[in-house]
Amino acid sequence: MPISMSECSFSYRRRRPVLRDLSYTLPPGRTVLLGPNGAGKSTLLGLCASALRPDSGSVTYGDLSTGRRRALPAFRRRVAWMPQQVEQVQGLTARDQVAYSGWLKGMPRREAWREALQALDRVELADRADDKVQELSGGQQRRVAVAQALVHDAEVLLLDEPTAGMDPRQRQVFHQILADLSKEVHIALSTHDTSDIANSYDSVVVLSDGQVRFSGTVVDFLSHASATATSDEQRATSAYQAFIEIDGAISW
Ligand SMILES: Nc1ncnc2c1ncn2[C@@H]1O[C@H](COP(=O)(O)OP(=O)(O)OP(=O)(O)O)[C@@H](O)[C@H]1O
Repeated sequence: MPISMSECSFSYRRRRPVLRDLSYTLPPGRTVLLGPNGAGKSTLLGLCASALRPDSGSVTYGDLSTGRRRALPAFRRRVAWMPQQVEQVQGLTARDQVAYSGWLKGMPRREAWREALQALDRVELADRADDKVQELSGGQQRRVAVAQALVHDAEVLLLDEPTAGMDPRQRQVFHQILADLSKEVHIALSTHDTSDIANSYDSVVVLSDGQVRFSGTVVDFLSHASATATSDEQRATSAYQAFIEIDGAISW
């Protein structure tokens, strides 16, 4: 995935910097971003999505830089972002909602309406297109949000804790959808859930205190697990612990 951060620093309202001089390129395929609360995962995704502007340094996708105002519309068409909190307009159907997102991204109204159904189909919600978003389950609403991000045919999809609050069945459905989507788009997502790592991603990034502590393939990541960890979930938790030291406890 050619989204690169070069010597990026960022702080919220002149507070202590969350990221300091971070140079990092997101890997291609499906990447999971792990880290304790406050590690900077949402901030990193927000910068990669051009929703936040670095105080110094640059974020680029190919030859498009988020620092150049004129490049932003093209950047945002290629790089889609689903924030942690998705604001949905009360009373709209799922299709209205997705079409509205397409229109906000500059799609002509008719095209947005047509593509909205396609995007809902990609997240397996075409049959709920005419239902009000508020009538869908939490997990289904998150899938509508993914369809909103996808409607303009992005090349990269950045998802901030998309599986938060989903039950195991919903998570399984969601991971299958991501597996299908990843044939066409690069995906980076943040989560606190390590249970599906072995089978659901290609690469792992561990962030702590604004620093990348690990970046590599899932196989490489799991090789850092202790020998006593046997199940995939235990191995992922153990490997994660190897990179995060918080008085011996995992903060998530
Ligand atoms: N809007 C904001 N204003 C001020 N500080 C913020 C804001 N958003 C995040 N922060 C601070 O920036 C730091 C990194 O937060 P961020 O949300 O990027 O972490 P995270 O790894 O995504 O955490 P979580 O897993 O809890 O979602 C934290 O110290 C947080 O308090």
